[in-house]
Amino acid sequence: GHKMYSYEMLVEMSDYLLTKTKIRPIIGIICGSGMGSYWKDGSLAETITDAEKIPYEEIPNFPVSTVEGHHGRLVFGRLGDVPVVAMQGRFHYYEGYPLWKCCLPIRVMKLLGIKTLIATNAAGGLNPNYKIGDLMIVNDHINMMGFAGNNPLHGPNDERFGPRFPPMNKAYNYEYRQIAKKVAKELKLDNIVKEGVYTCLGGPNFETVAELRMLKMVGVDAVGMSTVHEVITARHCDIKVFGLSLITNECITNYDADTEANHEEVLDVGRMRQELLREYIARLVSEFAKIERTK
Ligand SMILES: Nc1nc2ncn(CCNC(CO)CO)c2c(=O)[nH]1
Repeated sequence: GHKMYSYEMLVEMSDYLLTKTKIRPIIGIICGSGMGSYWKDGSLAETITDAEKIPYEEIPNFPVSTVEGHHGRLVFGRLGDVPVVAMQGRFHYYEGYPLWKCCLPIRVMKLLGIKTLIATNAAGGLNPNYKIGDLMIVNDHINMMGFAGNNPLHGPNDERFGPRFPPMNKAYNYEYRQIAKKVAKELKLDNIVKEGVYTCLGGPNFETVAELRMLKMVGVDAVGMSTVHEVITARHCDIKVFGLSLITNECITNYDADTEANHEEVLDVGRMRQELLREYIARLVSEFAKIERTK
């Protein structure tokens, strides 16, 4: 595939977008399954007002989504009075994109001026206390793909984005997580809102029982195929991060389970929770923008 894009190529994309919309977003939202990446009507991305939708294929050199149901477009507009940009459809490593290409939209959103990234995803619940339909506030991640050296920052570093060796011990903003728990209580969601550790596997296959047992032993609460590399890229260029997983199935950790993980149930749970997610995320956008304005 194409060698890594230069800073100038990313500026070309953000400049193109700045001519196509008058919105100057301060918060970027990555919509996972259930957030409008699949079901469009009624999803969060569809509740953005003054919406200007720009399909990925219209943006010079931007990647295009290939996952069944992921409609690829950037949605610029407002949530409440907050200018935002939402990614309807994200890029996954299993589609064949290198991680730097999956994360390219994060750098473009940085160049558009976002200060905060809300990354949502669907994930398998590994923590036995999690139920299908729960939301997990991500308080940390384990970069399983990075353990093998597969990292979006692999290769030459461009200091214009960030440092060669970025720290990751404060990747998931503490203040945002406190706000998210407060809002969960206010919305009477605290019985389904959890907090835990997320990990990303390359996919596209779901995990084996032995793999899930290993991940459970090392402290993983939810398993997915995204988000970790996007968060690393966001932290590298000093974007504040909030991560949220929708638990769409219970990880199968024994051999006599009569079910198998499947994509359909992921989409179905996403559909079931999109109204709640829409309300919750809209509140978080408003609260996060409020505290950032005080800085
Ligand atoms: N056990 C398990 N359950 C899950 N539910 C959603 N995802 C996130 C991956 N989603 C894929 C396939 O649905 C589409 O991006 C996962 C996962 O990776 N593992």
